[in-house]
Amino acid sequence: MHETNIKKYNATILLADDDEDIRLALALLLMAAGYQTIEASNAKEVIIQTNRQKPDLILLDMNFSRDTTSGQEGLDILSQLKQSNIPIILMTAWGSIELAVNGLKQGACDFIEKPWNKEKLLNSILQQLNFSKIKQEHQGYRQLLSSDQSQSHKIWICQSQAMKNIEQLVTQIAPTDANVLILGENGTGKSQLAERIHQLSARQKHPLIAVNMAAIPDNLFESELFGHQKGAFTDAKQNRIGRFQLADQGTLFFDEIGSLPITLQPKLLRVLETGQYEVLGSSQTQVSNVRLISATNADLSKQVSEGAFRQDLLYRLNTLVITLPPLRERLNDIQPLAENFIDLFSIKYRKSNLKLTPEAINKLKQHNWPGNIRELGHTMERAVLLSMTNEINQEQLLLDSADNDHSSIQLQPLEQAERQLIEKAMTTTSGQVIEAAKLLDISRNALYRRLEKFGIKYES
Ligand SMILES: Nc1ncnc2c1ncn2[C@@H]1O[C@H](COP(=O)(O)OP(=O)(O)OP(=O)(O)O)[C@@H](O)[C@H]1O
Repeated sequence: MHETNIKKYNATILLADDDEDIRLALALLLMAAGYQTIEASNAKEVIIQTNRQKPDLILLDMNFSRDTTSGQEGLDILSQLKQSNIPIILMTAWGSIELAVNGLKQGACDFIEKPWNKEKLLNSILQQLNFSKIKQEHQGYRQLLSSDQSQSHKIWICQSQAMKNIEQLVTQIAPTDANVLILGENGTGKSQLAERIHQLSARQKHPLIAVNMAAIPDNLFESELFGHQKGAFTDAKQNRIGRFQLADQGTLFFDEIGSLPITLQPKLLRVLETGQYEVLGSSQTQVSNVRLISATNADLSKQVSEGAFRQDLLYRLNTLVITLPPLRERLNDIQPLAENFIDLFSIKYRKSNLKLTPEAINKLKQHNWPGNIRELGHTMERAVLLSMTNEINQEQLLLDSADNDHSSIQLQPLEQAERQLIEKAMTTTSGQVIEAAKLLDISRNALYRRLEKFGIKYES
C-alpha cells in the first residue's frame, strides 16, 4: 500500500548532507521507493540546487561539517529556504529535542534522527509530500478566489473618523504576530478586516485560512482544526490535513469564536500557549506557526461569566482588540460604500454611469442599518436592479416599508419573533441556509449560530 502511494508522486528529493556515504544510502532507498534524487554536499550547493531544480522535498542534515554539533548550519539554511515553500525534513545524528523544536519553529516540517528507520523516513516523506500537495491546491484556490475578489469589491473604505482611527491601529499592528480579536455587529466587516490584517502582514504570501466555528459540528472540531490520520475514528477513511497545518506560516481566522465548545477550548488554549498539537490518531507532536485572528459579535465576557468561555483562552485571543463600529455610527462611510456597491453590481447587471440622487444619499444616512454593510450591499443590489435611468432615487432603495410600517407587526418577545422569522425563511427556501440568510439579510454564519441556538434542524 505504501509503495503504490509513493509512486503516485514523481517527486524529486534533494539530499543535503556532507557525507557521501549517507547521500548514497539515502539515494538507493529513495530510488527504490520510486523517487528521483539530487544531491548537495554543502550549504551553498543546497541553495543553488534548490533554486535551479526546484525539488519537491529536501532532506537536510543539520550539521554539515563533521566537527560541529550545534545544528546552526542547518538552521541558517532553513531560514534562507523559508520562502521557497518546499517541505524540509531535518536529519541529524546528534539530535536533541531542543534542536528539533528550533528547526521546526524555523519552518522545517519534520525531524528524523540518524541512523534512520526506513519505514519511518518513507512515511514522513510521503506525509509531507501529501501535505505540500494539499497546501498548493489550497493556495491555488485561494489565489483564484482573491484575484476574483480583488476585481470585485475587496476595496477597503474608511472615510469616517472611527474607521480612520481603526485603519491607523491596523497598519501599526498588522506586521506584528500578535493575536487579534475583532468585535462588531453582524455585517460590520470583521471578515474583511481579518483579510486586510493578513494582507498587510509579513505572512501575506502564505495562506489565510478562515474557519467558521459556528458551522462545524461539535464532533468534528478537533479533526477540522488539527487534522486526523486514517482510522483515527470510525469515519476517518482518509488522512485529513487540519487548519493549523494548512495555515502554516500564514494566518488562521476563527470566525464566530464564541461558538467553540467549552470541551475543546483547552485544546486550542494548549496550541496558543505552547505552539504544540497532535494530529488525531498520531502521537507525534506538531509545531504550529500561525497568527491567529478571531472574531465574534457575541459578548465573550458574558460567556466567561456564564462559564461558557474560558477566561484564560480569552486572554490568549485578545492580545489586541479591534471593535468595528456599526454602520449607523460611520455616517461618512455610507456614501462611498454605497457607491462601491453600485460599481460592483453595475458590472453584474450590465448597467453603467449609475448615480445616487441627493435625496437617496440622505435616505441612506438616515437609515438605522441593523444588518450594517451587508444590508447596505443588499439594498444597493436591489436598487441597481430596479434602476430604469442613470439615477438611483430614494424610492428604489425600498427602505421605507421596512422602516415605518408597523401596523401588521404583533408585539411578542423578541426571541420568539426572531425564531419565527428564521423558521419562516427556512421553510420559504426549503431549508437552504444561504438563501435563507439572504432573505433575512444576515450572514450565513449569523444564521448558523441562530439555527444552533434555537435548535432548528438544517442540512450541513
Ligand atoms: N471597510 C469596508 N469597505 C468596503 N466593503 C466592506 C468594508 N467592510 C466590509 N465590507 C463589505 O461588507 C460585507 C460584510 O462584510 P464581512 O462579511 O466582512 O462582515 P462580518 O462582520 O464578518 O459579518 P458577519 O458577522 O455577519 O459574519 C462584505 O460584502 C464586505 O466586503
